[in-house]
Amino acid sequence: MQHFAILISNRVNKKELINKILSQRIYGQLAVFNKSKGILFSDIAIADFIAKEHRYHTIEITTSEKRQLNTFSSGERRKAFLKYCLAQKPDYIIFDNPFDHLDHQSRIDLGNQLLELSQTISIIQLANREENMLPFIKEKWYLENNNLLFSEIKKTPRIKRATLNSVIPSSLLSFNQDYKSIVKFEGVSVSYNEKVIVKDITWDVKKGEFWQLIGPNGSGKSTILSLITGDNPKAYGQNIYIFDKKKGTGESIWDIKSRIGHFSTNIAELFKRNQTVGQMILSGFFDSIGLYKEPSDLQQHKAEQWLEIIKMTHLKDTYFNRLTLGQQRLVLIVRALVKQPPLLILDEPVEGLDQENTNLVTELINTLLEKTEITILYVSHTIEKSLAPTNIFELIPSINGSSGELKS
Ligand SMILES: Nc1ncnc2c1ncn2[C@@H]1O[C@H](COP(=O)(O)OP(=O)(O)OP(=O)(O)O)[C@@H](O)[C@H]1O
Repeated sequence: MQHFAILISNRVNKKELINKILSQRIYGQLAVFNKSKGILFSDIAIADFIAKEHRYHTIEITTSEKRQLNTFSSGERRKAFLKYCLAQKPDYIIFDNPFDHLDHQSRIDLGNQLLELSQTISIIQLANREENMLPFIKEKWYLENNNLLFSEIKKTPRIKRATLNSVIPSSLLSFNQDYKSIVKFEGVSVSYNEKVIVKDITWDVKKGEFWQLIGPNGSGKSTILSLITGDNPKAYGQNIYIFDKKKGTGESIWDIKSRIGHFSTNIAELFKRNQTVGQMILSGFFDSIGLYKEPSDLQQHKAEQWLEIIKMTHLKDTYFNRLTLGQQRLVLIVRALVKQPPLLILDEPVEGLDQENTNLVTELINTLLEKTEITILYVSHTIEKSLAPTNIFELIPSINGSSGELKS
């Protein structure tokens, strides 16, 4: 069995690379797969299944619970999708960042499962971070750009330290910053189909705090976030206060959204229209995914300043859909930031990013915390060394639903 692990920078058009491999048109070291049947395990493949299920109202991937894939947590989706991939009996599987979205134990389990699998199926692993490369794969390559020239990894490729291109632009909008609490939950519970997901959650987030929300796959992190962002009707009738206002007491969902910047990897899935990078960033001022209103000159200027910060000025007029996945994520993070909201929610912001862009994002977060009064909720199974959340809220699953605890 031949296996390859490829460390890949966000500059590489991964979609094209994957298409070339799967359509048996790849050259170089991977040409050995040109006569074999392969399958892709990745966020993109999962998103395609979700889109198909949505379009045709079907269930494409059957699990013991007969429901559509988008109702599963990101970790659960990955586990269900891997079963589906194996059932296709391919000669090889391309694992694109297989450990993304998985909690600590699931990462260990998947590592063991892949080791066992490597006895019978060839594995091509694409990894954005060197520490995620599968240790049992001996052939390790590095791909820096689209020329498809793989170089052997002899020593760790040098990653540039992130330095922001310029200072954080001043905010265009002024928000009333005198909130007693940014988010307050008192005894909040959520169930789906009689299954309790989170139980009796009490949580108080104050202005300027930097919280990390943790918990294993399926423990209810995204559910909690959806209660805050207004995307979950189960918030009503509960003691949830956002910017000191109780949910369901007359505020419009748009009023809340205007004060929240939200990044989640699912947002790109919702974006269908062909719009440019510049338009995508500007849409952050209007809380829409994609631009449907005429931006002011000042807003355009701010968007340009932000593009400069992420070193993407040259891509302003490029279609968003043409960007690499890593570049798309960076643009969506900036879309969440552009209006400099009092509350910024970052749901797994560095998943799929290479080390260089991860450094850029952590540098951005630290600068925002230092220079502004922003409150940040950061969801991730791991925390970057360069980030220092002031508080951690942990969801601890049990059969009665997850409870929430402050972790010191
Ligand atoms: N619409 C729904 N119908 C039924 N169950 C749902 C629905 N939405 C979420 N769930 C279930 O609620 C649980 C919590 O999901 P959630 O996405 O909040 O978890 P999470 O902590 O964010 O997980 P992950 O780390 O994997 O992203 C999961 O078991 C999920 O399957």
